[in-house]
Amino acid sequence: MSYLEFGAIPLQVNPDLQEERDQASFHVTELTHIIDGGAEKTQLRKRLEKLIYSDPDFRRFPDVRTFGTKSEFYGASVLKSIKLFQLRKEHQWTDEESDIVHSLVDHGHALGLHHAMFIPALERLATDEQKAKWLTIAKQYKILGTYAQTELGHGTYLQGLETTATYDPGTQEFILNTPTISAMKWWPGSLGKSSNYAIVLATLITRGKRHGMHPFVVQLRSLEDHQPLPGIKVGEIGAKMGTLSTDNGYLILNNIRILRENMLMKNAQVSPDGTFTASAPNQANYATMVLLRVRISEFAYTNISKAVTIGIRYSAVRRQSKLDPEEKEAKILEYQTQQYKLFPGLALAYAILFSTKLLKKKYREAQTEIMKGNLQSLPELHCETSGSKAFCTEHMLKEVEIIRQSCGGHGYLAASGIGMMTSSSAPLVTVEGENTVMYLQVARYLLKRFSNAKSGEQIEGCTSYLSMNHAPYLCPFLSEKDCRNLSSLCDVYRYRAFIVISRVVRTVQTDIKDGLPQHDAFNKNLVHLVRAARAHCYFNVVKDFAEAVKELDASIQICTVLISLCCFFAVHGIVENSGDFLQTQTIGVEQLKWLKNLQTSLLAEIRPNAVALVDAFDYHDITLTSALGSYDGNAYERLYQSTEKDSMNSQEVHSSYHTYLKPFIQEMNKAKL
Ligand SMILES: Cc1cc2nc3c(=O)[nH]c(=O)nc-3n(C[C@H](O)[C@H](O)[C@H](O)COP(=O)(O)OP(=O)(O)OC[C@H]3O[C@@H](n4cnc5c(N)ncnc54)[C@H](O)[C@@H]3O)c2cc1C
Repeated sequence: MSYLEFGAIPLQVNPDLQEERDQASFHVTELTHIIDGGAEKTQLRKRLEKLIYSDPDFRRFPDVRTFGTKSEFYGASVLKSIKLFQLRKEHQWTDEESDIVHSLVDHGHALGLHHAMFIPALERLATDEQKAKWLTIAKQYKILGTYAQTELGHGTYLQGLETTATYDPGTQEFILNTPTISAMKWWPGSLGKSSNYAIVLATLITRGKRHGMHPFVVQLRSLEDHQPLPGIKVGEIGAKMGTLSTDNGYLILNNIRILRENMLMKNAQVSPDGTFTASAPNQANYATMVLLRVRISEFAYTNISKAVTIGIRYSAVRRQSKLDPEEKEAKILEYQTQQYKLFPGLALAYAILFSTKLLKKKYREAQTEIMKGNLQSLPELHCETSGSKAFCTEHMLKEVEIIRQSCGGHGYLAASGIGMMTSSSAPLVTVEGENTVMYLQVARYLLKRFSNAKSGEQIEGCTSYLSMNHAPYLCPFLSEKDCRNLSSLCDVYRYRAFIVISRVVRTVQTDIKDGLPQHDAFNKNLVHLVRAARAHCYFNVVKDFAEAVKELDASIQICTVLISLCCFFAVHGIVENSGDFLQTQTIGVEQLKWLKNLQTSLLAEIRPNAVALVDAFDYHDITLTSALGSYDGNAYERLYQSTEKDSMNSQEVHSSYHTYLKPFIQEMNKAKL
């Protein structure tokens, strides 16, 4: 074969990958339907996929991301956002259809915050009158907005935000101001170059009194020529590790005036004379952040499922070294250590999938009540979404990086798609609530519920186990076989969480009794509090996964493989955190030995279905954007072909040769030896 033919991509699937597909014990399509939520949802997704990818621009975007400059990628992202807006309008997409399309083409799009934050915030924080004014034009894309909360000086501590909105009853206007450098808005997506409006979060001051943080609609740029309006300085914050499609921005407001009606007044109002009234607790303003945390848990699923699709397909076609000296080189997927790198991510993807499906259902139910003004469910929802966001993104990021390493050197190439997955996954542990802070909020809720339970209250919801009358604990694993029982595995996780939480409660209480102020007692135990929150979240995800699998209305073959995967997820979690399980005496040394044996047996059990399990995620090759993980498994040809797209190869001799290398080489050749 001549070198000119190397780049030709074979028409057939790589036989090594086909072999994997032929040995699957279940029908992939059946599992895809379960993942999508039914056969009709799969059809809908496929229909939308066909529509989107029939457009050459949508087929081209992934390459611009991989090989273009930041500016080219941003430009393409703006075009992509506009095309999505136009298609939505033309096809009258429902929110669900729109969400599906966004998840398909989620290589970032510049105006993402308009949909992700600006519109949802108007829906949740505006009065009916304000919705008629702002929401209607926002949905028609007559204005393009973002959500500006974080400041240079404060992201986590919202009470620390320094931007002020001072009411002037004389003109019935608010004066918005950035009083210090640390008060400038810093980070909001779509702020730097794209948006002409923003919902700005600022401390409300009226009649000389501060009333906490409230949302204000502020026009940033002219609708004629996109120039910033007088008194507004706005720009891009600079190069980042990833997420290049989004223009994260800064914003300085120099005593700009906006109408009184521009304060979003669903939950709190300022009357023309400056009187402040609150019709709902200030937490109601956080409703949009709760929604985003659910979405971020879903992104965690998308990222880990894409990463593991790449990792497993590539491991089925990559051959390296010999297992049997008499045979040909082995697929790297044959190595137990490779399975140990990939299958935790595979199991995690399914765990997050089922857990977030349940979370979304709870969110929708709670949201209906919240919209009616009933905020009773908000603390529980806050705990569940914060915990889910922290758990899913923390574990996803860890596994994505392990999967990247599992692809060896090629995993480091942009064309592999996996390196970019790491950099786009990284901010998810920080945005919408930094994970440690999220875990600490869960811990605070746990402490409160623990003390409610102690005082005899019957606890409902995700912490109900805290009020269970725990009979003396007996480890349910009496033999290695028992370790496969999903109910027993859940019991072990539940009891571990209960013990870790009760111990940290006792320690905090003792410290307070010994004279430490409450905040010091807390700070002294922060690490243990995070550990308690993690144990609680782990239990919940294991429980959600196990319950979803048990209730599944599916063929015996699908149930069998998902039970193995769920069992592996739970067993792997115990082995990885064995110190905690041993210390809480939820398992003993003998049980740990059985669990470790079971863990490796499960690797072998999952192995024949590994490719089918990732095929079931059913990612289109353009969505996946990976030379290593494409459906046909022709990884080497696709890698070689990708070199053509690199601008360095657009000229045979680079201009730097003429500028630097040529004179240098000539100089060297002239020099006497
Ligand atoms: C890619 C990206 C996109 C973003 N998009 C937006 C956007 O669209 N709109 C927007 O408003 N913001 C946005 N942000 C900002 C983001 O919301 C904040 O970065 C995030 O809330 C964390 O806040 P911080 O950066 O102030 O971190 P910090 O709070 O400074 O955290 C730094 C460290 O301090 C620790 N820490 C802080 N407080 C506590 C505490 N109470 N107890 C214990 N430890 C603590 C944290 O655990 C962390 O380790 C974005 C950020 C990124 C990276």
